[in-house]
Amino acid sequence: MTTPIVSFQHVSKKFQDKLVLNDITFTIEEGEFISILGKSGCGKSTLLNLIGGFEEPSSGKALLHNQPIRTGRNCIMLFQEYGLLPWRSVIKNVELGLESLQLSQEEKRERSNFYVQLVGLEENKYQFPHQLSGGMKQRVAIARALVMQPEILLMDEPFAALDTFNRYYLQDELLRIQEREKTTIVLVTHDIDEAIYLSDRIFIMNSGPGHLQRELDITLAKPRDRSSSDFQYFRKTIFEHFHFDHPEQPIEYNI
Ligand SMILES: Nc1ncnc2c1ncn2[C@@H]1O[C@H](COP(=O)(O)OP(=O)(O)OP(=O)(O)O)[C@@H](O)[C@H]1O
Repeated sequence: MTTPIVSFQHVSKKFQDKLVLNDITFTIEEGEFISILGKSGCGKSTLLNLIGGFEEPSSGKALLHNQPIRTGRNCIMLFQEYGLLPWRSVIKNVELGLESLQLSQEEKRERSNFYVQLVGLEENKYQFPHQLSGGMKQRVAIARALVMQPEILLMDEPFAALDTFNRYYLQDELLRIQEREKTTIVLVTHDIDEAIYLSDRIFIMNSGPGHLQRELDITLAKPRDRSSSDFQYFRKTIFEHFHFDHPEQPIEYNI
């Protein structure tokens, strides 16, 4: 077993007096694809922020390579809103993060070109965000994150605003890119199929306060067939966990 890249040991998080995450313990191995599933408000984004070092634990240890997590280029967060600068072309948006690095102009352009090509936007590199579809904008955002060569890519519902076809297409792109770049990815999603399709492991969270209820190993080989019985098995397992197929409704008796 290799040393985990991320290790959380009994991490809790409070905002003011409100306990939002309680006693979270897990490890993430290098190159793993982890998805976090859970109902709205159970603390998924807060957990992602702790992994990225954008928040600090109130108690417990949050470690990256065995050291307390700090913000930096190790982790990059990608959101549903693409966060592109409208006055900059695709290539200039991708170059953005490199501006603070000690690289020659040539190196910056070369690296940006590589990632623009990797996400399939070679022909659009001089276009501006308003000329792109939602899927293309998200690909620019992915290229802009990858150009920094982060160790961990944190994604907070990155495909939620896209239509089904674009979402499927980008999910495949992401798998292809991850296989090439070996980036560790942690994804927050509400989409159960997306989590099963992409992940090596799924963390299932429950609320009151937020905690890790279960870890699910998705042992199927990638790329996965969404219609296979194995895939359906994992769907059913998760659906049952959230009681989607047998809603528990309180019954009131008036006597
Ligand atoms: N900076 C903050 N200050 C105070 N409370 C916060 C802060 N950030 C999050 N919270 C609270 O923590 C809880 C968990 O929020 P979080 O955004 O992590 O949940 P989530 O599972 O990602 O929700 P959603 O799926 O709706 O995005 C919520 O009750 C939220 O109001």
